[in-house]
Amino acid sequence: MTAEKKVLALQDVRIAHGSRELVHGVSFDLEPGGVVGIVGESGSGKTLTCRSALGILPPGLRLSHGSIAIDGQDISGLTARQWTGLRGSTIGAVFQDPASYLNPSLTVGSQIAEALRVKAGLGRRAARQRALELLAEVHLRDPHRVYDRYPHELSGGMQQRVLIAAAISLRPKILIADEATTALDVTVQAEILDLLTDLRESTGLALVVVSHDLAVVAQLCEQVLVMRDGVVVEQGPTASVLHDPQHEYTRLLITEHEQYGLERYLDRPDLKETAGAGH
Ligand SMILES: Nc1ncnc2c1ncn2[C@@H]1O[C@H](COP(=O)(O)OP(=O)(O)OP(=O)(O)O)[C@@H](O)[C@H]1O
Repeated sequence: MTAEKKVLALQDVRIAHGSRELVHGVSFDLEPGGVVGIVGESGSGKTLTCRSALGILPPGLRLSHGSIAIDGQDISGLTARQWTGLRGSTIGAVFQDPASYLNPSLTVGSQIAEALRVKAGLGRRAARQRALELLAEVHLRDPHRVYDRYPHELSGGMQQRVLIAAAISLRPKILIADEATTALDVTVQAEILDLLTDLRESTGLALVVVSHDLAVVAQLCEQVLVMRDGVVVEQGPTASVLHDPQHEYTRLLITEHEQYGLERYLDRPDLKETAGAGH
């Protein structure tokens, strides 16, 4: 695969707070329509890694080493204005706790439409029409009704669908889902994961799926990185990592999650075949 074909490439990314390094070297590539998962316990560096790729590291933190390229463009030296152009149009993200990303005093449809007017320069009618299409695209039934709802009138799962609609509104090539289903109950979580898979298949969206839950990552991802204390302890095709974990911490994660149904994914025939082919 040539460099031009990669929509996201992280090469030995290190993130530091002053002289203290918090993330100790993360590398992965993502092709159009690809899915990579980052799994690990709280504080392992998953979110900082994502934030570095979104150009939103917290104040005082910096990319201290390595490189990040988004759609072939090295991010070092990007101005704030260039970042604003890139976010949304090329790379988007959704996070845990969707309600906190919505304005409580505006209807959800008007919030998507307003973003389209500002960022895509659409007129009022076109923005409304496009927002309705996006609500339908994230499988919200009766988009006209949902459009006029305020955030508190929607369930957590619906709010997250609205945020996914907003995140894909400018047709980005990459979507980062950072614990995007964590606060949702299991059924809704599965529906949102299905939606992400649908979007990936229908639009070629590439996904970075971040979760502390190995089952979430196993369901969606072709490649997985297992992180602990800012270190990638294991990385490879999901099938190999699940079936033949090399690191003790990965084995611990698998054992912990067996009770939550990870065996469903371990039993997936396609994963077995891929794992077998690798040996
Ligand atoms: N703004 C900050 N200033 C200093 N240290 C930080 C900051 N943000 C995160 N860290 C530290 O960096 C490390 C990695 O944090 P990060 O948020 O990336 O972990 P995570 O794996 O995403 O965990 P969680 O799932 O809890 O968000 C942690 O040790 C954390 O305390």
